Amino acid sequence: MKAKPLIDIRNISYAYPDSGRTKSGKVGAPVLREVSLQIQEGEHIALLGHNGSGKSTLARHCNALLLPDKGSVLVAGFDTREASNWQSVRERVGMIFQNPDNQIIATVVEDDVAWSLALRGMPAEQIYERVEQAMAAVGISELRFLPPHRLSGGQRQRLAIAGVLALRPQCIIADEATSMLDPLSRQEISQLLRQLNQQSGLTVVQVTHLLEEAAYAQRIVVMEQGQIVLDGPPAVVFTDLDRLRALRLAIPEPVELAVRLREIGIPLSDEAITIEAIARELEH
Ligand SMILES: Nc1ncnc2c1ncn2[C@@H]1O[C@H](COP(=O)(O)OP(=O)(O)OP(=O)(O)O)[C@@H](O)[C@H]1O
Repeated sequence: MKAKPLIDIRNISYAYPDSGRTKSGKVGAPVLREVSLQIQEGEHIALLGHNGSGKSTLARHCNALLLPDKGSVLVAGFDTREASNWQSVRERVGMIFQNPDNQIIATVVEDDVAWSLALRGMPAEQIYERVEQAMAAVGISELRFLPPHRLSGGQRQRLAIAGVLALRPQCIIADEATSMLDPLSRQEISQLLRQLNQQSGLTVVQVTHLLEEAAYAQRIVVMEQGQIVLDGPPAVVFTDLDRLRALRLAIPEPVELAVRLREIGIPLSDEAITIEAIARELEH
């Protein structure tokens, strides 16, 4: 029997209160249209789609920042429509966003990781232990006494992740968390999220418009016009490149390379979608 999903999105529709109102006062087309998605504990999902497809709106439903007009979202069984469940939901699902500065509050790195715990009235000893662990997990322990504004963009995103990890969530949703970073920092943050998933079993939902980031996830979910149009493991999703192009997603260079190599007779499996995987297969 399949385990109960950590996040169970059941047939939700959503329109922003001020979106698409016509002169006659009618609300326009919903931004989410009857979306269902089950996220199992321990999964690493890449949520993809072109600009405006509804990724962020869906992500914000997963920790009750937005509530569905129709349908329901259950997080570990807690229905987000009940205000009394919001704390339980947000303890389980943490979010990081494009701009880490919007989540940084304190003037010193370690205080910033600690503040949400202090806010919950946690004993000092427990706060200390959690802050140490969270900073170590994201590799910022040596930056602990610095003011956050002295950190690079990538380091500030790590700090935002540490702040969420300190709350010990079951799931972290990274909403375009790498899009403001340079290519190297982008890779490092993606790698960190992967590591947290693989080593700590943290459920990770990575919202992105980059297929190259998604190639490393276990499951790719693609949205278009407020609906889920593709859902499967990367090796399967990448078999239909025409479909991905039609969804206005840029095909990653390693995937194009694998196509060319197959064309000249080098046998590569469908799993050869990252440079590492291609190199592994060529070695054997
Ligand atoms: N606060 C808001 N009020 C009204 N409309 C909104 C709001 N936020 C988003 N929208 C609209 O909802 C639609 C979906 O937006 P959403 O941000 O969920 O898409 P997305 O796939 O995450 O896009 P992007 O990659 O550009 O962030 C868009 O048409 C957008 O203009």
